[in-house]
Amino acid sequence: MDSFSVIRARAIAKSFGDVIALDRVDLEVARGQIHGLVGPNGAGKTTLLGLLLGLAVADSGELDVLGAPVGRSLTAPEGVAGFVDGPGLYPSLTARQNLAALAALHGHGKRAAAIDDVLAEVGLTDVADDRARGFSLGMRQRLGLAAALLTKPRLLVLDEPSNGLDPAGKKHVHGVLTRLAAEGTGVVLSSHRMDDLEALCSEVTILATGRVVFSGPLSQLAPESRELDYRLRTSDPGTTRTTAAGTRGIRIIEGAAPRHDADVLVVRALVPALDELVSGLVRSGVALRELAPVVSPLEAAFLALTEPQEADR
Ligand SMILES: Nc1ncnc2c1ncn2[C@@H]1O[C@H](COP(=O)(O)OP(=O)(O)OP(=O)(O)O)[C@@H](O)[C@H]1O
Repeated sequence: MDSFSVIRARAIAKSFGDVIALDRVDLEVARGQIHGLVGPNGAGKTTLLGLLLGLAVADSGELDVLGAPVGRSLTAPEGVAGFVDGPGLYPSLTARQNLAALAALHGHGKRAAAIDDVLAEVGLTDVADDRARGFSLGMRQRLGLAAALLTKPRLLVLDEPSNGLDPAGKKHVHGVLTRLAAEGTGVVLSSHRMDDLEALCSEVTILATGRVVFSGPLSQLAPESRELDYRLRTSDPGTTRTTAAGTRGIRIIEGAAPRHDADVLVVRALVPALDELVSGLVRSGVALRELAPVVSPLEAAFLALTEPQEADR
């Protein structure tokens, strides 16, 4: 195992009765990497994260976490923290009491200052003495993250940590994850939010019906390698349409532009054809006011790689 890997999974399989949740899944996550898991509902993300946390064991395959093989006992490997299906909290205790209780439960007798620090880091200082019962989903997610931080994990595993977060909460959580990664902690998180994954992750694994359909750096999903749909707004929609129709490699996608916005044209193209179109527009004296992908490269790859598999079901 690469000494910089915090997770090395080879051919991991897991079934629930007739349902194959994971089908020979490989996953490699380096120290200091934030790795995103993405896939349609039921793709196997939570199942995989659960194996990393010791909540279940694989039927077959090899799984090394933090350099040691994961055995068949249902315990989180030392140095691993996180949660799936929301953090386990005591509703009748305050945020601060929850952290003290969880720290004691895990054998981490913690100073009050450490608890104050993690509460501040996730932005819950103001509600530290409120009962968790009244917490929103986003506040519970942040408290769960604070609990994980107390254990100073070398691998953090989070199932949809952005669920329910408002913009301030998201900023706190992104800040915490970025800091941990910079200090060498490996982070694996699942999300349905492509913008979050693009903001945070250097690598992603796309799962569809239990299989890995892509794993690698986000840069490999860059528009250079696949056609994307682009919104194009210019000073002269008529000339733009004619120029686009006459540019090789450009396909106009009819009906894709917002109905209320007649100035927008949606075209499908690879980057070189798009460059050609823009040069042609400039030569014709047409001003470019907006040019952006309709969906991000990650979302486009997600749709392209997972939709056929979904249809096969
Ligand atoms: N405890 C279980 N018992 C039976 N089937 C299960 C169990 N856990 C997961 N499954 C099934 O395994 C498959 C993968 O589920 P999983 O929860 O891992 O997907 P997911 O990618 O996390 O989905 P979502 O995005 O909806 O959270 C699904 O078909 C699910 O119904």
